[in-house]
Amino acid sequence: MSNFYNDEELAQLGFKSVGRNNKISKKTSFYNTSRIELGNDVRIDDFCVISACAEGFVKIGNRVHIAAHCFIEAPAGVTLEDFSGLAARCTIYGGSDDYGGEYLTNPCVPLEFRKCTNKHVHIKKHAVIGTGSTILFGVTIGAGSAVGSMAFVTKSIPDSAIAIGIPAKVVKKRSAKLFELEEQLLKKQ
Ligand SMILES: CC(=O)SCCNC(=O)CCNC(=O)[C@H](O)C(C)(C)COP(=O)(O)OP(=O)(O)OC[C@H]1O[C@@H](n2cnc3c(N)ncnc32)[C@H](O)[C@@H]1OP(=O)(O)O
Repeated sequence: MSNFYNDEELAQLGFKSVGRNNKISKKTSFYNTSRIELGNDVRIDDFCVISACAEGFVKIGNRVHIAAHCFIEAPAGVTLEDFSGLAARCTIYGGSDDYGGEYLTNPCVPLEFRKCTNKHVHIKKHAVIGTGSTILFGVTIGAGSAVGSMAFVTKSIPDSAIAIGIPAKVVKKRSAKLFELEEQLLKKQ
């Protein structure tokens, strides 16, 4: 028996929209599928949690790979554009409590005692996030950029850059050849 849903099973999960030729692990947990969109040729591996919590949404484009053990929390939306990818154990926190001590934290206390900030996270085309990285609310990872493994990304990263570290900083440019390769691939389809 396959670990991936077939088209019929995927259709029954109630996604807002779902494309074709996807490989979605049955061991991934989705919350609020009516606000989750999946493109074509998407692969999502085992033990991911993808949550369109609060009023949020998750929009996953074409040829996006989300490796094992990733967590996406999207109270204000998370967009993963075409050809983007999360390596294993990446986390996207589209929202967070205030950790300063002026408020209570965590979902087990009423909202009036918390100060939550929720902002859209945007992973643009061809951006790739290295294993074990965390991306915070409000961050955009520019088109064609890479984030090195184990980074903590608190601010947006421009297009075609490589960023590493805690907090993540741009260290060099990333080649834009991958945009040419995309054109070649799309011509072949
Ligand atoms: C679908 C899949 O691919 S699954 C596999 C997932 N793959 C990953 O997560 C790998 C992500 N890649 C990385 O993190 C890489 O190290 C990159 C892209 C950030 C940099 O790669 P390169 O350009 O080859 O850099 P290089 O290895 O020469 O390192 C340059 C310097 O940055 C340091 N460095 C490299 N990566 C990191 C990192 N993630 N965090 C902190 N420092 C780093 C190196 O130690 C080196 O430091 P030095 O100059 O003081 O010696």
